[in-house]
Amino acid sequence: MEKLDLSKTREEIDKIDKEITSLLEKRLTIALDVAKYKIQDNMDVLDSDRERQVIEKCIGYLKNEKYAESIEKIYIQIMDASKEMQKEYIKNI
Ligand SMILES: O=C(O)C(=O)C[C@]1(C(=O)O)C=C[C@@H](O)C=C1
Repeated sequence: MEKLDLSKTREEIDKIDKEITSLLEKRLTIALDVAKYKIQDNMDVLDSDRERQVIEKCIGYLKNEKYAESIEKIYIQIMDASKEMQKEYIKNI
């Protein structure tokens, strides 16, 4: 097997992390907009059906099914953070 260059490989991870962070920042900003709708319409922060749909959709985007479990775990964390932020926002208005 060809020897991997660790620092080059980490540079690739760093670039991907930059993109992921920028997209997560956008996602969190939009989740705040969703919180505003939820206040208006007196809805719960948690929407379990929607969370299941998000996870299933994202698993469907995968080219390689072996990452399905990891994607599910990652999205559970992302949506937990999203809910925490929405609750904090609602608490402080
Ligand atoms: O779609 C919503 O209702 C949201 O508040 C967004 C979101 C998400 O982060 O994707 C967060 C909390 C809900 O439980 C479901 C999904």
